[in-house]
Amino acid sequence: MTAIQVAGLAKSYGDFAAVKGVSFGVPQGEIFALLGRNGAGKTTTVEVLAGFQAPDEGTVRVLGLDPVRDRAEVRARTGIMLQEAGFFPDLTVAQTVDAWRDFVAAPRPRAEALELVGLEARAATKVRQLSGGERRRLDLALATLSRPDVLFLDEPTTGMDPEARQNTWEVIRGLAGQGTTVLLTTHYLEEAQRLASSMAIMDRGLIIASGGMAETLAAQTGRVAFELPASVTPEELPVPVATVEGRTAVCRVADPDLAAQTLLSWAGERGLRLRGLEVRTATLEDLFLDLAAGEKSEKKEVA
Ligand SMILES: Nc1ncnc2c1ncn2[C@@H]1O[C@H](COP(=O)(O)OP(=O)(O)OP(=O)(O)O)[C@@H](O)[C@H]1O
Repeated sequence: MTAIQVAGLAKSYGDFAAVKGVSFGVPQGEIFALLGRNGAGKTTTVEVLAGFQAPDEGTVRVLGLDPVRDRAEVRARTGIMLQEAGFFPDLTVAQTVDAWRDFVAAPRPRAEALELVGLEARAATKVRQLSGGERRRLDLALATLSRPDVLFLDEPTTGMDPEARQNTWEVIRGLAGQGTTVLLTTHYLEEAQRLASSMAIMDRGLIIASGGMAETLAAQTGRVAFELPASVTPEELPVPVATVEGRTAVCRVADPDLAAQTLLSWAGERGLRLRGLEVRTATLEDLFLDLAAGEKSEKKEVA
């Protein structure tokens, strides 16, 4: 079943078109990452999906329901974590969870909610004394209090230390494993790459790249980097060099392992060493940088 369906969504604020015709779908139990630079339209899309804003154009369905028309049912079956949480700073963590539990039918027990996000030891701490990352974790506990079928997470790990981030990824994976559909926005590309099975990249209100994570990355070129030996010019190498920064040569190739083997045999035959050799398959960051570079060269062509 498709848990989230967006077709031709457009949304403006006055004259400003924040989302200009966006379409995507997320099957039940999958994690989908909505990516893009600041102001791309990600939060606006999430807010329309959550029923906080009505679309100007297009249709949006969550669990087959219309988030505006069927607001109550969509609210009951979804959890949402926005960028800014509206906490009461003088309540403790436990009091905050208890207050929230009053609004939710069949909520998780408080202890379970806090354990899920690793905040048991902070139960008696006032919200104002929590770190930024701890607040995000409390927010995640509240968003998942109703054991929602669909979870919207707008930059869920901002401010978290690496360990808290890893733990949060585990929580999100665990929820998806139990059938929760997750739509996540993030500026951490590694987070998206590790968590999401599919993604869309937005730019100025439009989707400029989308697809399955594994397939998209497999179609991208990998990277082989090394220190160019002093006696060698890039033209002499057996693999085309994309860039040379200082003495570091970078090759962008479909098969980075094969390119590295070719380079090593070539160097071995000449008694050369390729210092600092790094070989890696494509990352989402490469895709982002390629899209940004493509945009720059398009601008140059237009200019
Ligand atoms: N209430 C509003 N009134 C006017 N403009 C708005 C409003 N909310 C958002 N915008 C504008 O719409 C555009 C898209 O904003 P949105 O918050 O959806 O982007 P985003 O991709 O979530 O960005 P970020 O990564 O910074 O969170 C931005 O240019 C923003 O300034």
